[in-house]
Formats: sequence, C-alpha cells, structure tokens
Amino acid sequence: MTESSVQPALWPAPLATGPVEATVTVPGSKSVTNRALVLAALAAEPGWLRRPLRSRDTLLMADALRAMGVGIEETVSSSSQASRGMGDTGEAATTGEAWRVIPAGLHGPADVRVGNAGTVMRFLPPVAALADGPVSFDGDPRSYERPLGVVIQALRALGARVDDHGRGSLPLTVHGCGALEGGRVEVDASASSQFVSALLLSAPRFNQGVEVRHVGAALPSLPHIRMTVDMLRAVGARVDEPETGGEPDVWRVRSGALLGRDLTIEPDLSNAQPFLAAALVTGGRVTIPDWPTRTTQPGDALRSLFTRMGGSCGIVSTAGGTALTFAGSGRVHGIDADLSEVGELAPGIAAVAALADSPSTLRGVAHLRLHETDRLAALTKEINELGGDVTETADGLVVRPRPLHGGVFHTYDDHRMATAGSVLGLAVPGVEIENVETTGKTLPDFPRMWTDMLAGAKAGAGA
Ligand SMILES: O=C(O)C1=C[C@@H](OP(=O)(O)O)[C@@H](O)[C@H](O)C1
Ligand SMILES: C=C(OP(=O)(O)O)C(=O)O
Repeated sequence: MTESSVQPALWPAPLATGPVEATVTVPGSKSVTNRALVLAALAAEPGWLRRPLRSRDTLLMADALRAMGVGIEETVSSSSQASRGMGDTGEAATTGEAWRVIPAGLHGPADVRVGNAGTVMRFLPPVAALADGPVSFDGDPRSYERPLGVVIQALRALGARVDDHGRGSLPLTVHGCGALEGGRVEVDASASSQFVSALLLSAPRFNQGVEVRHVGAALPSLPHIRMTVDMLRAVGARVDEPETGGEPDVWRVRSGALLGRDLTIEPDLSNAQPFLAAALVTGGRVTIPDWPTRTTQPGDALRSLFTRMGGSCGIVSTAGGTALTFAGSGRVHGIDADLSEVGELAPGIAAVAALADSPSTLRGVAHLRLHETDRLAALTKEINELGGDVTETADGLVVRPRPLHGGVFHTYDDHRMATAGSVLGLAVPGVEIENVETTGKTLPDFPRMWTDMLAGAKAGAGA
C-alpha cells in the first residue's frame, strides 16, 4: 500500500441527490471470463465466449494466450463476424460481443504481461509449462509482492522447470517442454484460492492429471474453487472434489481432452456491488439484468449480506431472462460477518458499514492484505481520513460509523478501493477519488455507469 508519488487526477465522486432508481447492465464476470479463456485455449476444438468482460485483466489474459499461439478473434456481433485486434482498450463489452478461441500448439519463447491480475499470474504458469519453449512472466510492481511461490513449487513438484531467480515470485520464466507429467502435489493455499484453481484448470492436459491436497490454514474464496470445478466439468473434465463426496481439501482432475464450448458469460456480480450499495445507502432501487438463478460467483452472497444490512431483494423474470431488483429501506445497519468465502466483497461492505447506524465486524479476510493492495490497511486509512473510525483486527476490520467529511480517497491501484470510495461519496459531500481509472482492471466504464445510474436518481429527497 504505497501512495503514488505522481498525483493522478481526482474524480469528484457524485453525491446522490435522492434515492437512486436505476437499471444497470453489468459487464461479464472477470473470474468466469478468464477461466473460460484458459479452458478454451486448452480445448481440443474451437469455442466461443459470448459477452466476455473486456477489461485490463481479461485483455491481459487474452494477449498472454495469443503470445503462446492461441487464436482469439474478437467479433462485434456473431452475425457480422467483424474482427478487431485484441490490443484495443477502454471499451466495455456490448451484448453483441463475442470472442472465438482457436486452440493451437502452445509455443515459447513468449512474453506474458500479468499487470496486477491474480488470475493471469496464477493461472498461466501451468499453461506455460505445456508450451514448447520458455515463457517469461512480468507485471506491475505490486505483482512482485503477491504470493506465487506455492504455484512455482507445485509446478516443480509436477515436473516443470521454473526459473524465479530464487525469489518465489514474479518475474519468472517457465521453461515449457511441450508436456507436463502432473501427479500428486501438496499446497498451502491459505493465502489464495487461486493456487488451487491454477493447478486444476490446466490439469486435464497433464500426462497424469493432478491430485491437489491443501495443507494449512483455512482456504479462502471457496466459491471460486467451485467455479473452477464447475467450469472444468462443463468442458468434459472429470473432477473429484470435497463437495461431491471426495476427501476434504483434496481435488483430483483426470487427464483428458476438453470440449470447445459456446459459453455466455454471466454478469460480474462482484462488480454489481457498488450499484446495489447505491440502492442501500440512498434508500433507492436498482435492477441488475441477467442476474443468474444458479451461479458459483461469490457476488451472489450480496443478496443476503445487503439484506442483513437493511435492504430487500428479489429475482424477477423479465422478457430477456431474470433480473435482480434490490431496494434500500432508508436505514443501513451494521453487520457481523465472516467474509472468508467472499473476500472480494469486503471493500464495498466496509464502505456501506461506515454509513450504517451500528458498528460492523468483518472477519475471515486476513488474506486481503495480499490483494491488489493491502486492503485492510488501505480501507482503514482512507475511511479514517474522512473522519471514520475503522480498526484492523488480525483477520479483518471493525467499522464504527461516525459522521464523515469530504477529502481525497486514495485507491492504491485497486479497483475495489475506487468503487468503495464512490459509495461513500454518494452520502458524503466532497469525496474525491484518486485514479478512478484503476477501475479499468475489471470495470472500465465505471465512471460513466455511475453517473448514468445517478442521472436516474429522484431529486429532492435527502441521501
Ligand atoms: O479465482 C478467482 O477468480 C478469484 C479468486 C479470489 O482470490 P483469492 O482467493 O486470492 O482471494 C478473488 O478474491 C479474486 O478476485 C478472483
Ligand atoms: C482480488 C482481486 O483480484 P485478483 O484476481 O487480481 O486477485 C479482486 O478482483 O478483488
């Protein structure tokens, strides 16, 4: 958590002038898009991703796979089949957008840029081990600090040669030799569920598949491991796992060919969070189209978490499918919650908690110290600098609401800090978000979506 020495532009977070009433179409899930890209790249036949998320993290994933020889064609609509280069940035996914993925032999030498994307830095080294030459990985300064040693050690145990200059982190080179033996491996994935997901996703292409045994403290973000298992099964992989009768903390993936799929990516439910929070803190009503009725995304837990904090919601049928409508009551309550399964929701919950009528205790999220920034330290510092009273605990935060005042909300290159600060800005005059563009990691269009949502706010009533 370091403040930038260069002073990026400040974005005046808009104040809500009344209860927000809006329908917000949220782009595709980062976690689903990046898993779908990896699985499509490893498949035995071409596949389609429809409505993929087009953001920094997913473009980095696509560019990395292309660097290793995978064909990824971006089409504006499936009927026109017009192709665009993957290097374009700054545009949100449109409903007609689709990516065609054409698997090929994976090649090195190749250079992979991971940015600060956990999914890219963890999911791709096992893919690179299948390439026929060296694949070098580098990224943002923060990526050097994010834990990766467990994946490196596991790959070595499974037969790969990885040169990490003895650091156990980025930058590194995976010396692919066209195949990986695979087999049994023990990992301590208490710092990130992505270690387990990374080893499972490529495992159908390992000669012996994989058996991953987690040893260590509790695993965070279990829904993301379920997502990995679900998506592997959907492309034909055979997976044994704890939740369907397997041994606790053990996952087995057999070796075998993967199918190419035509997959429509669900909206990113974690990115729906600030918009739902807007309904909660302004006593308004927000509808998110295409909310899935069955999903492994952790963001689905917002329905119960934000209901406990004072709102109410329902999934409704619409002409186009299903939608979630979430309504605030005009009151926001504190919450005592174990967020270990849904850590990526913690910044947004902390922001709402700072505006509540009673204290909150957020637990089970010590691993957030190793995310895009040290999120526990960053939230504490930034909310307190606006007059709040947040303290860090060993595994989370205690938030005691106090009247807040305006000021600069620093984001530390963390998209979820920027959206959390924007939620505070709805109710607190004069909040300025430093580097709101950092939302481009997973939600490039956030400032426009936010102002459009507020344009529908009913003027008059107090926020
Ligand atoms: O696999 C994934 O797509 C993710 C897993 C989680 O990581 P951690 O287990 O490191 O929290 C989550 O926080 C991250 O945003 C996305
Ligand atoms: C932790 C996150 O991302 P990453 O995939 O980089 O770990 C996040 O999006 O909240």
